[in-house]
Amino acid sequence: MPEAEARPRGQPHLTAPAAVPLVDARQVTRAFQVAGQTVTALQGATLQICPGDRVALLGASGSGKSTLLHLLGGLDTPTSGTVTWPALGNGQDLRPGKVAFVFQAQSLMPPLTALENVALPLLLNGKPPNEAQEEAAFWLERLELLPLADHLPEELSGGQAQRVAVARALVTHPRLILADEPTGQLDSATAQHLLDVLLAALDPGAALVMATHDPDVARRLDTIWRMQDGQLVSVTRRQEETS
Ligand SMILES: Nc1ncnc2c1ncn2[C@@H]1O[C@H](COP(=O)(O)OP(=O)(O)OP(=O)(O)O)[C@@H](O)[C@H]1O
Repeated sequence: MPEAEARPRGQPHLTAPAAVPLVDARQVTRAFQVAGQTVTALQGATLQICPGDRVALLGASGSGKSTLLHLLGGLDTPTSGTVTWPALGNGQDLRPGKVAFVFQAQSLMPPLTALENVALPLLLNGKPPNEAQEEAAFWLERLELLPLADHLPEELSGGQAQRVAVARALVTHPRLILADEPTGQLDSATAQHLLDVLLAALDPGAALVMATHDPDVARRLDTIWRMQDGQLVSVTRRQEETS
């Protein structure tokens, strides 16, 4: 792809490798037709996500955060512009396994236990059931959920269910996690705990982009993207903000 070829190709061994972006979005616009009207949810967004990035995506309700996350994860396609995944292999093999989503609302499969929910992505990737269950148990333990392994989603609190959703996202060792207000329905202590366990469990080379309305959550991440009326209006790294 031209976008990928335009990026640095990496350095010889023993020198710092150039950061090949996980995602390279250029002039991305997404418009929807609603009752004969065009709603431009996202307009002309250009950005990159690199390994290790920890991004908070801020903006008022309706500013385009979910639309952007869906495009960055390949769940949706732009009306114009391009989204490519230079470090992830573009095309068919983008998912599953390399990109994972955590959604705001309850997204666990109701008839499956916490353990079965976490094992599901591995089973879908073709892993034998006993190995999938072992790895799922490892991640439940990591997120302090092992005692709840046999619980159904309806038997979990909101915070516990979100931690199971995080375990399900991490179980495939994704390179990119896109989280759409995962703490939106949690009280602030529970939200901070979810973030604690997510940041501790995240592979240092993986990237996280988290839409949030919570300034205390945003403060814990390195980069702030601000959206307003469908436009990415600023990108601030924490050092720049505090310097
Ligand atoms: N599938 C769709 N069909 C029509 N309009 C849509 C669709 N998805 C999003 N929109 C519109 O695009 C705009 C941006 O929506 P989006 O959900 O991306 O915002 P958001 O910042 O994530 O909001 P929130 O914080 O409330 O989740 C809104 O005006 C919304 O109504």
